[in-house]
Amino acid sequence: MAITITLGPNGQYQVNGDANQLDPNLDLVPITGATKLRRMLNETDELIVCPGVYDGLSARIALQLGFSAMYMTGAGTTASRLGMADLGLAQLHDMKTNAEMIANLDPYGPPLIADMDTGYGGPLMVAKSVQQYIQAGVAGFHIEDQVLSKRCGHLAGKKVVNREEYLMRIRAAKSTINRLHSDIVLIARTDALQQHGYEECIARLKAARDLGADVGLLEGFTSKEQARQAVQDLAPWPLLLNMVENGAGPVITTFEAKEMGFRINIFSFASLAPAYLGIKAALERLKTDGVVGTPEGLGPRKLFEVCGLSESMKIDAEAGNSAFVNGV
Ligand SMILES: C[C@](O)(C(=O)O)[C@H](CC(=O)O)C(=O)O
Repeated sequence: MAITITLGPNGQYQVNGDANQLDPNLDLVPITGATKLRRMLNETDELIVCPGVYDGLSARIALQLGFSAMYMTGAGTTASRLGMADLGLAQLHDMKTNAEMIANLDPYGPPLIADMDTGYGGPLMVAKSVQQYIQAGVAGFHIEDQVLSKRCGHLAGKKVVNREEYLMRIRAAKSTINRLHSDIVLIARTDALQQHGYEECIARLKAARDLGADVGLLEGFTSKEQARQAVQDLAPWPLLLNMVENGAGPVITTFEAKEMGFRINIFSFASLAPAYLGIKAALERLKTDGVVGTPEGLGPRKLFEVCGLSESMKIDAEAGNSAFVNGV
């Protein structure tokens, strides 16, 4: 009998397409987020939509809503962990620990793409960063050509390193991936548009692609035409679109991004901006009315439920403990 092994839901293999016919003696190994993301890229033509998440709660909400992938924003990580602006202040440790926590809330759930900024140093630091992201369970990362004291890609006054230095970062990342036999998806990002123009961006991305980068990211498109052109100029190489509403470029919806031919669409500020608005409105109300005004039904239990309360109680009971037999 021919045996077909396909990827089933929850990242588990299915044999002959039917999870119920699995041989119970077969040792099933769930696949990593990296392999899952790579397969989504290589074996489908879907647009992989990744809401930007920056902490455990925002990631839990994305998981609850069933997104097929997530994006850990560096800007959001810097804002939430350091309380600082996206100006190159978050270091490898801040980024890796945040990514590791988020990627492991559901290790066989949606793959996590994480921001790796500049790689945090020279080739040795890039190698260390890539190794740590792999070990953290990150499925894909983007690495860029801004100078080390970088800034958000949607601010003015960006500076990039020369092409050779950028390619050194890509080479260091790629050889680490190869050395560790990892499926992690390498996304080459360029921020050269402001300083050097569109043609230089395409040249940098083509060179990164030729060194083995899996996906390209041209940061800060100034028009929809330019975004569409980039997809065409680099086809069939997959491109990622970073959609920052009220950022440097036009608003492009997921429907338009798909039609243009992008393969991954991250929304860096998808959680951070609403969190700011929601928290600010609530705290203003506390100041003026003496109460936060949380809507009925939104108590601790409801919020903890988003954060895996039932699952935790089940794990505890299965271990034979009775801490939650009477509920919480
Ligand atoms: C994608 C990005 O690197 C991020 O940290 O989310 C930022 C987003 C932002 O600050 O607007 C970037 O585009 O540089």
